[in-house]
Amino acid sequence: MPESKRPFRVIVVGGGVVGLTASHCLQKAGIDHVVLEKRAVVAPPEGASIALYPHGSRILHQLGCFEAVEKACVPGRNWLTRYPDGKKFMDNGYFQHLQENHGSSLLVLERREFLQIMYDKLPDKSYIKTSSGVKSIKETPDGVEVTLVNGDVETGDMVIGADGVYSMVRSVMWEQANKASPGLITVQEKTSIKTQWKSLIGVTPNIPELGDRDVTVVNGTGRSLLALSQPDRAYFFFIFRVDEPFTWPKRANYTDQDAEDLAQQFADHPVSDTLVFGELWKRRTRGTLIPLEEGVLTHWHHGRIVLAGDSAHKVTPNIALGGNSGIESIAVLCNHLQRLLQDGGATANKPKPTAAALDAAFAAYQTERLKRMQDILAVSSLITKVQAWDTRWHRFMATWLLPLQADRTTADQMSEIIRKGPKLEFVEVEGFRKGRVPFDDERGVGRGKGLEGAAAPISSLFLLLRSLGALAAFFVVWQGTRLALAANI
Ligand SMILES: Cc1cc2nc3c(=O)[nH]c(=O)nc-3n(C[C@H](O)[C@H](O)[C@H](O)COP(=O)(O)OP(=O)(O)OC[C@H]3O[C@@H](n4cnc5c(N)ncnc54)[C@H](O)[C@@H]3O)c2cc1C
Repeated sequence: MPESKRPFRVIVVGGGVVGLTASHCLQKAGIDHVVLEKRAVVAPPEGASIALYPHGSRILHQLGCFEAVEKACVPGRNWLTRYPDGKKFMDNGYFQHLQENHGSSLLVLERREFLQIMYDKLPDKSYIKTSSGVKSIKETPDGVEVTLVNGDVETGDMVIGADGVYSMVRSVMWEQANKASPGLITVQEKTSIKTQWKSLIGVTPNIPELGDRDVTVVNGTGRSLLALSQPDRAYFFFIFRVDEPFTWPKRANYTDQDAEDLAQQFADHPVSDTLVFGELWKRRTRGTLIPLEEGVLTHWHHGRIVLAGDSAHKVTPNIALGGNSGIESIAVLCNHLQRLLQDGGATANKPKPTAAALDAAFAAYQTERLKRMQDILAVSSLITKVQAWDTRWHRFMATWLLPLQADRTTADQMSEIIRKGPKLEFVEVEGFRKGRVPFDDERGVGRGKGLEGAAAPISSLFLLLRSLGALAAFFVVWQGTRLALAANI
């Protein structure tokens, strides 16, 4: 097709969580695209679980995928927190409270199964090209040329980098940005993707001690262990501080032997009062050691390239917000693209948006997302540290402040994040569950806000103040009771 007659076309690099969600959104928006995935299959047998919160689920509902995701798992029940010796010290109704707040709770399913559902539910699968690793990207005066490892060339009008935390699209973008505006992408930004943690992750057949739908979090000094059970299997994440933190472009390539050695070293680490980690590891059907990177970039776009998902914002997995955030980001980006192209710009007959209009849409997307992702990074990072008793202060928070919170407080704090989640603005949302906490857009609150707002966000200071309040109330009641007893009232 001659260049001028080609409709506006998006090239998505990466067919993971964000790439597949991108195809759903772009198909709904009627925008031509191709998703280029380097692997031979979209759902390889890798990773462990993915947990979806109601704000991610709401977008999946808009895309027609929520029902299948919900069917693939059973709702969670207990959230148990244990000391390093396996003794339980907290048990809260997190799942139940989330359910009450939002009408749906946290859904835990195998990551591979989630990716397969996202693929199976695509209205048109011909947009997805597997075995299509991208080698290079060139911006031309009126578009982009993307060259694959196999020599094929894809042309389009823009590139979405949905190629994960070690994104090659981002490297190309940085190079082009610094060429066009020397000094724009600084060393500080490039090295803001840090690795401070690593994790043994895996899947085992169900182990009765872990329940059939529960989350177990074992605290430790410099480590934490998370196990998520379902009736037929359990997923585990044994998270450790790395000896020497490092930043991009260094990348840890752990071997099977590294995983085995670490697992053996901590084989006797309790998971409950009757189970040790070695028993999980021995029964695993899959297990590996991976680095856990974290960081949020300050530049998410340049020229005709824009980033979404782990390529722009990466968080630790302790509160399961990484994938949910990627789904949010791609939904917001597609909202801006749909708005830009709605007057016929997506068709071959109308003039395409100018580079400046595209740049403005990308900038609006970044503005809408940046603060929220910085806040989510801070919360994820804090919880990772609290669960691993990273310092005495984190240990105090884990063992004194959090247990003093009311049973539903943790869920209510998470609801502060959930209610600010975006939706696709050009797709019907009717029929999604509702709970006692409406989404901000249902209350007419504007887009682009961070976690600050009417209710309290999660932070060290907030936890301290709330817990000091609880201590003060306890002291007043205790003194009152003592005085009343003394006075024989
Ligand atoms: C242990 C662990 C547990 C997690 N648990 C949760 C959870 O419970 N809930 C949650 O919300 N999030 C969770 N996350 C985070 C979540 O998995 C990620 O945030 C999410 O997968 C990011 O999606 P993405 O599409 O941006 O990147 P990825 O899923 O990494 O996908 C990138 C894709 O790009 C492809 N690719 C890379 N380079 C190229 C190239 N040059 N050409 C073509 N294709 C390329 C890759 O093959 C891959 O398929 C977890 C993460 C980890 C590590």
